[in-house]
Amino acid sequence: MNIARALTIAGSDSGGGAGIQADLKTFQELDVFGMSVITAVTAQNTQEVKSVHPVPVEGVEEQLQAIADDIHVDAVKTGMLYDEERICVIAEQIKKAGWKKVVVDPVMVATTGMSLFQKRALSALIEYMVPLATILTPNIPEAEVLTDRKIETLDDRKEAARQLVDMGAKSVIIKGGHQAEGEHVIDVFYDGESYHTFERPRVETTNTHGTGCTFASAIAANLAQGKEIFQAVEEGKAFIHTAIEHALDVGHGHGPTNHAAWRFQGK
Ligand SMILES: Nc1ncnc2c1ncn2[C@@H]1O[C@H](COP(=O)(O)OP(=O)(O)OP(=O)(O)O)[C@@H](O)[C@H]1O
Ligand SMILES: Cc1ncc(COP(=O)(O)O)c(N)n1
Repeated sequence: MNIARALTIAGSDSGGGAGIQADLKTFQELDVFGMSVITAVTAQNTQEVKSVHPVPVEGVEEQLQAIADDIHVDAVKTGMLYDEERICVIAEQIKKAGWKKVVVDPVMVATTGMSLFQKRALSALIEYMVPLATILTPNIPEAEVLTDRKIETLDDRKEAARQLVDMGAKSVIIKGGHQAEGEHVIDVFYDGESYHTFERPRVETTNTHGTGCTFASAIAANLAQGKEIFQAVEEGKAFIHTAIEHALDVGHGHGPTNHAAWRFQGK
């Protein structure tokens, strides 16, 4: 049996809600064969990130090479890349292997507050990863850091999206989970030609651990299956919204989204 294949390059979340664990669960739910390259191991739960242990750069390189040597990759999703050294090795391998469909989720800070990204790696992220992005998926604070501008209004978000496309991303979605107020969450998509806003009622929940990872992975899974970027985002948005609507009371802090909710929808 043939199956679409997606690769996540990200950090491990021992709590199971974000990072590699969220990505592989999402791939599986969307009938895509999932592979992983682990950049860092975090000791993490729904309340805090206790520690971060980066995987040695050679280890990251060897994981990438092992996959490239043997397995065709239809789409890649990147998450926590941690630092400049790892970013360079990863960007190089993506180019060398000719992996063309790349979802870049520029993970910087965990929902629970700890930094997952070394600030001095910002220029490497901009120089090496942004131009590889079929789609870049920052939340509002990440888009502010990447564009070095304050984002308050919807127009600010559109301007930032345009700036990120000018910086080399083929398309961008600036996610609205962190917007200050409003009954609706609004994500702004821009592909260099036109804007589209994805608007949904805000789900009243604190169980939002891993929303960004799950959304980006759903987009990657859809791209792996051959869908065009807009359809991949539209269906990814439906997947993450359902997962948040049915988010799980696991742990004592920010619980995870429900990756399986999509499967049970309407049943
Ligand atoms: N309370 C909510 N209700 C409905 N949708 C939400 C809610 N919070 C986040 N989302 C949606 O979830 C997706 C991820 O957005 P968010 O801004 O939370 O990303 P993120 O900050 O990168 O996520 P993470 O929590 O993994 O860091 C977006 O499509 C956003 O609109
Ligand atoms: C390994 C890893 N990758 C990404 C996130 C971001 O997810 P969130 O912002 O929901 O904590 C995380 N917490 N851990």
